[in-house]
Amino acid sequence: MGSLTRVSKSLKSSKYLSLLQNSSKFNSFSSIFGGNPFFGRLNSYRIGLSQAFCSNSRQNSTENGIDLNQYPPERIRNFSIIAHIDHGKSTIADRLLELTGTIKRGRGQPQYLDKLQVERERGITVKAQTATMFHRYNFRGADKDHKQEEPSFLLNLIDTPGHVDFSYEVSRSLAACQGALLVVDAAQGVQAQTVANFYLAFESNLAIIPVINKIDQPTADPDLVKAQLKSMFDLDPDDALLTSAKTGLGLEKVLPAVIERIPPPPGMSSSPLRMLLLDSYYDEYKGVICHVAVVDGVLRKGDKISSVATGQAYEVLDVGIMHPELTPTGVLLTGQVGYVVSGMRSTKEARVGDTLHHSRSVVEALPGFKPVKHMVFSGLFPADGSDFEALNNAIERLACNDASVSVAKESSTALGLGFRCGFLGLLHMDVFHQRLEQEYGAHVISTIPTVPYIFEYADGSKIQVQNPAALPSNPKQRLVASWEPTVIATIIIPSEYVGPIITLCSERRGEQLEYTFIDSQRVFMKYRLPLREIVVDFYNELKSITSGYASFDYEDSEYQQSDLVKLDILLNGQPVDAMATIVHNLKAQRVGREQVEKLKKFIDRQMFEIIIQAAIGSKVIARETISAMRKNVLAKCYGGDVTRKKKLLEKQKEGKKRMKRVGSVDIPQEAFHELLKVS
Ligand SMILES: Nc1nc2c(ncn2[C@@H]2O[C@H](COP(=O)(O)OP(=O)(O)OP(=O)(O)O)[C@@H](O)[C@H]2O)c(=O)[nH]1
Repeated sequence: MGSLTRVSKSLKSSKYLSLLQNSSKFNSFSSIFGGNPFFGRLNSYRIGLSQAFCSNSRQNSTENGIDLNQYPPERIRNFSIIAHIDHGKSTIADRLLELTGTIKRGRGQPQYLDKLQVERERGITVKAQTATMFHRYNFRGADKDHKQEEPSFLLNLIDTPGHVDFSYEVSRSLAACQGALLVVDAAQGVQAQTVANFYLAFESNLAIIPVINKIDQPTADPDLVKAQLKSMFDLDPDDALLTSAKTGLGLEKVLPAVIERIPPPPGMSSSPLRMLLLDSYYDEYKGVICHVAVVDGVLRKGDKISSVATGQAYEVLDVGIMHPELTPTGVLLTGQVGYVVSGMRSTKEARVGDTLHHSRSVVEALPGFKPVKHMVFSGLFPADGSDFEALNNAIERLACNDASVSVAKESSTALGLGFRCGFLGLLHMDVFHQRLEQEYGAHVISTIPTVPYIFEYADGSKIQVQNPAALPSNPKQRLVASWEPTVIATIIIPSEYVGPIITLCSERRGEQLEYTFIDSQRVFMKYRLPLREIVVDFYNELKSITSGYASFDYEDSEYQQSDLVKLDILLNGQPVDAMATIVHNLKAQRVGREQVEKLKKFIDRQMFEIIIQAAIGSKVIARETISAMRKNVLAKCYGGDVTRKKKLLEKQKEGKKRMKRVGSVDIPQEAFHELLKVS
C-alpha cells in the first residue's frame, strides 16, 4: 500500500492535484489542442437549453426520417472511447452500435468503425471515427411505468486510435466531447497510453467513465485494476463499469452511464453559428467532406458559411450526421457533431481546428488545435524514376485524407525527383507508405527516417535539418554546435524487467526522471530520451526484452545540445545522398559499420568492384568491398596458348577499370529498406 501512496503522489503531478483542488484554475490548463471550446461553459448549459429548444423547435429539420429537433443539447451526449492500444475500444464501439440498433448484430464486420484496409489488416485504429446513435432512456428515478415516454437521446461516439503516433487524433476528438470512456484491459491493467489518454481527457475537463474491459479473460483481475485507477488517477472504484465487449457482458450499463454522468454540450442555440472543423477528407463524388462540431447556433443546408482562417465563403450543399454512414439531415443543431459538404475544392481549404460561421455574422474564433508536430521525416521516391507524376498524384490524394502529414518536393542524385514528408512517428510513416501502395498503387522507396536537428554555424546562424543530405559534409563555415529533439517517455513494466530496461535506456542515451511502483508487481518509469533513439526499433527491442509486457508512450519535449555528425555512405567514392544520416558522434562508428555490412549483403555483385564506405567528412570510418563478377573470358580458349590467355585477361582487367570509372552501381530497393532498420 505504501507503494500505492508513493505513486499516487508522483503521478498526480502538481498539475493534476491543483486541477482537482482548484477548479478555477482549469482555464490555465488549456489542453494540448489549445482548450476545449466547450470548456468553461459547462455550467451554463441549463440556461441555454430552454432557448435552444424553443428556437430549434421552429426549424423544419426532418430528412431521412430523422428529426433533429427532438434533440436539444440536453438530449445530446458527445463522448470518446480512449484507451491503450488493443484494450478493446473498437469492439466496445461495435457493441454500442448494435445495442442502439445503429448496425445489425453480427451483420457488420468486427471493429466496424475501422474502415481503412490498413486498419483491418493491422487490427489497429488509425483514424478517429464518429458515429451517431439514438437511444431511449429514462433517467434514474424517472417513472419506470411509462416506458413509452422514455426520451430519446442522440449520442455521438468517437472511436479513437490507441497508438502513440495518433494521439493527435485523440486530442482533436476530445475537443468535440464532454466525456470519455477510459477503457482498461482487466488483465493488462493501466498501461502507458492509458496514462497519456487520461491526462488528455482530464485536462480537457471531460467527465471520465472508467470501463474495465475483457473481464471474460482467465487472467482478468478487475479489483487490481480498480486499485490502479484509484491510486493513479483518483478515480472512484465504484464508478468503474465491468464489461466484456467479446461476450457483451456488462455492456448494457455503458449507455446509461454515458447519459447520466456526461454533461450535455453547453452551446447557445440563439448565438451566431460557430462550428469547429474537426477533420476532413476527400470523396471522389462529393468532394471535400468536413467533420464539424456545432458549438453555437444552427447550420442549415443552403446557408452561406465562411472560414475564419481563410476568409473564404461557401454554400452548404449537404449537411448531416454519421449514422454510422453519411446520413443527410438538412440541419445540424447546437451541440451536434456531423458532416458538411460545401464545395471546397481541396482539403487544404479545410483547416483542421478552423472556425466556420455564417458569412453574415462576425464571431470570435474557437481556440482550435495546437499545430501538428512532425516527429520524423523521410524521403519518398518512386521505385521506378519515371513514375514521379504517378507518385505525385498519389501523395497529393492521400495527403488530402491525412492532414497530419507534411509534403515538400525534393530531389536526390541517387533516386531522382521525390518528396520529403513529415510524419507523427514511424507507425504513421509505415501506414502512409502502405496506404500509398494499397489505395493508390504507388511503389515507393523511402529513405532512412530522420528527426529534425538544429545546427549552428560559427557566425551564429542556425539551420533546421530535416534531410541529412542538405547538411554540407564540408561546410564553408565551421559548425560549432548541434541540438536534437528529446521526448519524455513513459514505460510501464513488470518489476522483473527493470534491469534490462534501465540498460536499454542508458544505451539509448536516456536520463531517468521517475521510478515508482504502481502496485506490488509493476513499475512506472519516466525517461528523457533523444527522439532519434526511439524512432528506430526502440519499441520492438523494448517488447522483445520484456516478452511483450512493456508498454510505452511519449510526448515531445525540448531540444538538447548533442555532439552530432553527418554520416555519409559512399559507393565507389560517390556519396549516395539518399543514404546520409545524422548520428551521435559516439555511435557513428557502430552505425557506419552496420550500414556498410547491410549494404554489402544487399547489393549484388556487378561486373566491377564496388567499394562501400561510411565517412564523416573526409574521414572513412568503415569499409566493405564487393568483388567484381569475373567473366570467364577463357571459356572458349581450348588448348595451351598462354600468351593469348594472358592477353584476354589483360583486356578483361582494362574493361573492369573502365566499368568502375563509368559504370553506376545498381542499388536494389531492399538495400534502402534494410538501412531503415539500422539505428
Ligand atoms: N477476450 C476478450 N477480447 C476482447 C474483448 N474486447 C476486445 N477484445 C479483443 O481484443 C483485440 C483488440 O480489440 P480492439 O477493439 O481492436 O482494440 P482497440 O483498443 O480498438 O485497438 P486499437 O484501435 O488498435 O487501439 C481484438 O482481438 C478483440 O477481439 C473482450 O472483452 N474480451
